[in-house]
Amino acid sequence: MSSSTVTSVPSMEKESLNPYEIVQTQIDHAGKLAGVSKDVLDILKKPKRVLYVSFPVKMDDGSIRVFEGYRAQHNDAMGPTKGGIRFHPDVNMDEVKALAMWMSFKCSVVNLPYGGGKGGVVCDPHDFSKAEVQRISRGFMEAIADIVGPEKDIPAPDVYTNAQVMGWMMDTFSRMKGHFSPGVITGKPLILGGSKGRNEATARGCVFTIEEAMKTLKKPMKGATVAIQGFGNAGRIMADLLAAEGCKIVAVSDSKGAIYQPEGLNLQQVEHLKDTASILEDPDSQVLDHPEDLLSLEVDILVPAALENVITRKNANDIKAKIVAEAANGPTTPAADNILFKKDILVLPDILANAGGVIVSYFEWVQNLMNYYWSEEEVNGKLKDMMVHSYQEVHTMAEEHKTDLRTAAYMISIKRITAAMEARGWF
Ligand SMILES: NC(=O)C1=CN([C@@H]2O[C@H](COP(=O)(O)OP(=O)(O)OC[C@H]3O[C@@H](n4cnc5c(N)ncnc54)[C@H](O)[C@@H]3O)[C@@H](O)[C@H]2O)C=CC1
Ligand SMILES: O=C(O)CCC(=O)C(=O)O
Repeated sequence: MSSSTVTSVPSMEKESLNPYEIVQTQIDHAGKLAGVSKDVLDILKKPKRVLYVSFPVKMDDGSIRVFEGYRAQHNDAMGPTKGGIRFHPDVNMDEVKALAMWMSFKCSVVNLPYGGGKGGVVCDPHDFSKAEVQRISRGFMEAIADIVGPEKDIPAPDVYTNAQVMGWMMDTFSRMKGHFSPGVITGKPLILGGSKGRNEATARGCVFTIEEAMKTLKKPMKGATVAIQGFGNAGRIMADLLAAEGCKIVAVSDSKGAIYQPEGLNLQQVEHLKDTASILEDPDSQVLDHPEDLLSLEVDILVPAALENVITRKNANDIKAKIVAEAANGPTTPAADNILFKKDILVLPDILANAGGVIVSYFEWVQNLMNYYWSEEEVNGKLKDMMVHSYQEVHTMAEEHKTDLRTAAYMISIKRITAAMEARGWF
């Protein structure tokens, strides 16, 4: 993966921050290297279906508010579509389309029998009571119920949704169908057919890829310094798991700001503050004046674990980490990818690095269909096997083509989806 022969994703002339355009650039670049024809790439560059919905929700004060949302299904050549549901004020159709497309390539690169889907509701759940969030969750599921189902499209948690939201959605779908249907959604509470290990799976999978990458770079995990942007399901659990491996977590951030302690954060204290007040009140660390400065700290491992487009042409040159592990979807633009590749910074691409979540979602779905449940050891063991194997396949492809890991991951996944489409007679 030396940068001497540069075959990483080409930067667009004017940097686009539209995730839909970004994923199309990624497909073109890797598809061409993989020898896939333009006609076939054109199939992959558009989602098969996007459903726009609006639905009324009664608020606690008796007023009615209309919410808007989307469910995109990209490509179902390999199996039913799969991917999370996000509740966020910035949700929009192009973002949901891109997230669905990234899901297809993610499922394919780790060899799951799924295509990609993604959904979102334009809202900030922090603005609402628990009862209102429950009604929004049920309203959205009711609105998309026709196009989802255990054999069609299986949602899961994403930004600002969680197991409880999945539980409400599963209940709504089951009531509509007249029978208990746990396989319609994953990331559910354990009592409703959730899988052991799903809550930690995205973080755990990402840590497995970091361990493999550190072996590649011949660097020890013990003592490695880490900065994490985003302190939710992915970022917070990664902090714990990496600390358990002996890494030193020196900075974390959330939507309110970033904190830094070069000697290592007191994670227990920071987590307590996250749950009760704000991480910015941590007495033992410094609040960064500009939270985005977390990205350019002198650390071994940088983990973007929040939203898209945080490493761009503007700040890529400032990144000092040796490894960027993309727990988030789409944190790095193609222009930034190019810069990081030239700087010999190893980027563990989202479609590989954060695939642990959907892998254990797949295990959850399989357990739901069998109605037979596995131990946490079994789940984590199978997750590790799949993550390590996928990392090695991607790494080998990157070495063979002297390219970056993202391009290599896309090459593998595009070839697989193309083979499935061909076998089905789509072209
Ligand atoms: N939950 C899952 O299973 C998976 C999540 N992902 C991706 O991981 C990323 C994070 O998702 P989750 O952890 O599930 O969401 P979450 O809702 O649990 O946590 C999101 C975190 O990001 C923080 N955040 C929001 N805006 C921020 C900003 N501007 N700067 C810094 N932090 C900010 C929030 O405060 C929160 O701590 C997303 O890109 C998501 O698509 C990827 C694969 C699976
Ligand atoms: O668990 C899943 O099905 C999908 C999780 C997700 O949305 C993602 O990997 O981005």
